Amino acid sequence: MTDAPDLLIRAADLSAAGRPGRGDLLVRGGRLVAVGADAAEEARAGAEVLDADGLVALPGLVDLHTHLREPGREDAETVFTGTRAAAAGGYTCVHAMANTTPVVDTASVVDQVWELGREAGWVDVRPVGAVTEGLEGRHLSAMGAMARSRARVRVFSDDGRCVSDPVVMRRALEYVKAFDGVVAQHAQDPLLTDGAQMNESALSGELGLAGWPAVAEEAVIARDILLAKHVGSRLHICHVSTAGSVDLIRWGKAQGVDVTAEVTPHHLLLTEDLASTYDPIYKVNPPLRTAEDVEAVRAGLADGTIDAVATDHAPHPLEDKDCEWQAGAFGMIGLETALSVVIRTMVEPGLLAWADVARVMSTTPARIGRVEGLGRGLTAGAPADVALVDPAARTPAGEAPRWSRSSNTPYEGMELPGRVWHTIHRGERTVVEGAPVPREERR
Ligand SMILES: NC(=O)N[C@@H](CC(=O)O)C(=O)O
Ligand SMILES: [Zn+2]
Ligand SMILES: [Zn+2]
Repeated sequence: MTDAPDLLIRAADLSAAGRPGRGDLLVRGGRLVAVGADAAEEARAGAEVLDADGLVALPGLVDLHTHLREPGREDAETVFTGTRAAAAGGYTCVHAMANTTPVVDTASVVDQVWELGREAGWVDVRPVGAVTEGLEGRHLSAMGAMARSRARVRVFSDDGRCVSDPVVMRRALEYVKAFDGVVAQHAQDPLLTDGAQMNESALSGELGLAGWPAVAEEAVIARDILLAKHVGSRLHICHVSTAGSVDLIRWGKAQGVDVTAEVTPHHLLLTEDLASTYDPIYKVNPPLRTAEDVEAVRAGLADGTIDAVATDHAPHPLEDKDCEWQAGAFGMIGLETALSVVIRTMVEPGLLAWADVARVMSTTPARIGRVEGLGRGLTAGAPADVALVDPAARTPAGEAPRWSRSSNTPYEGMELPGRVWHTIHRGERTVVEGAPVPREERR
């Protein structure tokens, strides 16, 4: 690695690194060795030069919530295809959710997923460990063994299911303290959402679809904040979708509870109205909510109540989406479009600056996941994980994400701003001019 030529990224917008104006990034041996106006002077002879004029440099994006589907549903996604899509979206690290077949509830499945990620070579894959055996909500999984594995699991979640038994949740919160882990809760009371199909509202009544009330999410969040406070542990809330949830998390933080939260791109942009198409491409868990909820999650992300944007990339094969609403699977893909949706919903309206985007999509998720070595952003000495984005580019309506194995995107036909032009992972150019480059073809 160290005898590879330097990579000099020239004239990038470095505002996300806290430096106004343009400057250079020098990459050597998988690390950033210099950042700023005089970085070029340190480049060795023979350096490869990447002209980044007009591009914004962001630290490689870190996703806290990705469904890679392998093992078990390789027809929907594999570690290879999902992480390739991640690289195309500017990501250099993803947390792979545990709801696979088999479930990631032992160190050996953790190792398998981690190894597949290494072999694929697109991003760092950090397996999430299940909280309970088989995601069944009854007995705690071997969390300690997963934490001690090579993959050093720190995030534990039964995502797809809620840890609804308060005693089990309490024990999980107590257990993860031993290794500085965090329980990431899919907050959804199963009894209040039995058979639910969309947000509960006047519209769900009109459409004749069983409603999913906001209180089913909020009641679990309130309970878990109180439990986290009681046992003094770390709690993370997955895919926050309601105004009431944002209020509860704001309250929890004000009480000094160590609670963090994420919002998905789709909950920042889309509303329940899309259910009236009866097209299950818009069917997702938690459901798309109202315009007031969208406004509240945007405000929560802007004021720091919500800490991170996480994709909840949830690939499903065509047959699970090309059907009537009731029969459709919950979930939508999102790795390739996440940054564009954040630009559209947060940057363009002036709610977040580029430095904030770096915070909510890279450094803070890295810290929540306790990713070793990451979380420092674009600073000298940090791993050379970089995304270079053209904020002026528009993804033409009709151009769909291409690099996932599944195509269940809700954004087809929408023109979105911003384009990831280059991704660099540990100094390797994983995406060049918008196209992922397989490892064997990299220079
Ligand atoms: N978000 C979804 O609608 N679906 C996810 C599960 C989840 O995140 O709850 C999936 O695994 O498909
Ligand atoms: Zn979930
Ligand atoms: Zn999920």
